[in-house]
Amino acid sequence: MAQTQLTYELPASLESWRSDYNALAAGFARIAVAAGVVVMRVYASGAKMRLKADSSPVCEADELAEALILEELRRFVPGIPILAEEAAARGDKPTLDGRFLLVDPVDGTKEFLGRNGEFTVNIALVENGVARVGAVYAPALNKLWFAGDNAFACAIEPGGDLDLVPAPTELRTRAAPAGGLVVMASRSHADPQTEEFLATLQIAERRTAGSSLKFCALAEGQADVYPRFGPTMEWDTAAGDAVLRSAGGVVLSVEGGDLGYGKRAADFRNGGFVAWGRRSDAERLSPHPDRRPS
Ligand SMILES: Nc1ncnc2c1ncn2[C@@H]1O[C@H](COP(=O)(O)O)[C@@H](OP(=O)(O)O)[C@H]1O
Ligand SMILES: [Mg+2]
Repeated sequence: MAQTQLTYELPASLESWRSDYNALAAGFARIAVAAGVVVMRVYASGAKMRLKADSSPVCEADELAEALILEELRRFVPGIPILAEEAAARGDKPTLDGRFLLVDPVDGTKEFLGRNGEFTVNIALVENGVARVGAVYAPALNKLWFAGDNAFACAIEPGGDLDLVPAPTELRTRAAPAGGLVVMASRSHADPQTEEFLATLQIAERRTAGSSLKFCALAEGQADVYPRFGPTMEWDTAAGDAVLRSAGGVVLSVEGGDLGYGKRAADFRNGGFVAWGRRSDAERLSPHPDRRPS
């Protein structure tokens, strides 16, 4: 349950960026930061794990944090259908229309259980298949990213008040440096297709990170490309996708089009994708000319 009444206004320091999407992003950010308290309480007490039907790990933190997030989202944006990871695991997948919410209460459960801090709370709004608004919060790292029309990041502790953050930084991706790309890759899930893809690029450095933090590194202009050919679910990527796109990046399916959200026939599984800091770099550097963005 929420400890304090949350407000959903833009922080005063972002007043000049007032837009409906930025205000939604600030609301999602506040909910994610509140959920961070629950997640960190379980983290501190030593999480108990069990395996879900698909053999992926889940612990008490996922379920408690999701309950808080769903309650707050229903208050904040009533009537918008919500597809959330743990509810979906129980078979609760509501009818979705053009506008819906995606929630992953703890993305990077392996990192959570491995106690390396690289896990995130993720909340996103999808409109017509596009991740339009998102908040990603890493409670063990005290770091928040949120985006609507613009993308922002700030340091904030679990349960912290967004209004007390002096001024969140506005994010902008960088153009790929001439000396080679910085690549983000999953810490826990490697696959041969990713290696094949990377072999076609001039790489200066390769970094690994758990969860949606990889999208955030691109959004901050600290890295250039994040290829992912192994499986992910829509709730793993939507918030990070929104942050990256609002900062100037793109997430492209392996065919070169949008990743697309609301893929019920695929049980909300994503196909392979490549996230880039800049569309112009995707166009210039994508190894398959027939799969370059149209
Ligand atoms: N075999 C598989 N099937 C479906 N999703 C998988 C998977 N292996 C990894 N993932 C997804 O990858 C996410 C972790 O990403 P990363 O490797 O970048 O940290 C997991 O999120 P959860 O930790 O929320 O379950 C999970 O959804
Ligand atoms: Mg996840």
